[in-house]
Amino acid sequence: MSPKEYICSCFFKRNIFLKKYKIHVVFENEKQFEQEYRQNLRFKGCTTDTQYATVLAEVKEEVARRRSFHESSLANYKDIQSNYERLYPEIWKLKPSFVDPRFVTISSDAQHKSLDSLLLSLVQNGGHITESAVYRLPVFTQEFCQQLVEELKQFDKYPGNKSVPNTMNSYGVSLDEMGMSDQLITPLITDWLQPLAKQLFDKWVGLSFDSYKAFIVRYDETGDRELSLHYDNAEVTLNVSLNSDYTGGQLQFNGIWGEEDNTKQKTLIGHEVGHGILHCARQLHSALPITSGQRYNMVIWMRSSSVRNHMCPMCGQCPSLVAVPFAGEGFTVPDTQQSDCSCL
Ligand SMILES: O=C(O)CCC(=O)C(=O)O
Ligand SMILES: [Fe+2]
Repeated sequence: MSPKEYICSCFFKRNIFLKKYKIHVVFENEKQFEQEYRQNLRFKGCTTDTQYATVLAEVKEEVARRRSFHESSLANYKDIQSNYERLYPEIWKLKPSFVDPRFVTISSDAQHKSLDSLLLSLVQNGGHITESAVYRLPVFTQEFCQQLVEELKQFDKYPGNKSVPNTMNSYGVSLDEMGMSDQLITPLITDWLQPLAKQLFDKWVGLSFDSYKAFIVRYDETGDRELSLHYDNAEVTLNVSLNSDYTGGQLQFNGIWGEEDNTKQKTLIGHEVGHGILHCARQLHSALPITSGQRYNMVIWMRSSSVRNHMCPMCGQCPSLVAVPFAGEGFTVPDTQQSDCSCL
């Protein structure tokens, strides 16, 4: 963890997702918002003044949530560390027995073999490769996944304040805030994921993954049912399926954000318990609706400051840095140039 954490100031106004109308919007002020979106929203079914007022209130509420997010997330983290009683304390610290032995083999092959040999090893060890550079591979054992889901269900009953997992999912939990990340996710990345990602997504790993955001998404018929097309605020994403008692919910991948024809190719990939889908975070993706049951997935957005310091993926510009006390976005400032933007 870096001593100081930073976000890009675009977090306070851009990429505000309107679930009902399935669009991302920018909010600077009411006038700009009306000029930019009122007409478009009408086309999407937001026709009456009351409906528009509801949208405006929702957007303002989201902006207010984001303004206080980092402070409240830190307060939640502290409260949870002091007061939440863990169901399975032993699963909060990574042990080799939690990971599927095939994952260890694949990751070790990533460090010692050519890309071709790695891809062969991936397939021979239960992995799946798609034509659009999206990979699925065994990561955790079924037993670990089951215990984790039970822990999550216990945590769900904890009455303290909790943040939503990200700006699009309303159900689930931030593992960073829950306190699970440092001893469970950090070693998973350092020991196994980073070497693998380095071979498969070299340009996105840059120097190294030096931070991440880890969370759980939960879908069922009464909460979030699906996830609209988006890309992640990360360089490389791992999305691990934790249970199987549901139907639907496959992920659909399109092209890379910012590249031409990014809606052309579409790849559908299903979940398998314990298996993780590894993809370039800028690859556009969506989750199909759940049709029964409840789906839990662990998502890790791995970040590399050497890549993102040059461009914030969320606004496409040189990040305009704001220091935050918790839950930064992985940007860094070199010690010698505290006030410089690295892309100047
Ligand atoms: O629903 C899923 O499993 C995908 C979640 C996802 O894409 C995200 O949280 O960034
Ligand atoms: Fe995503």
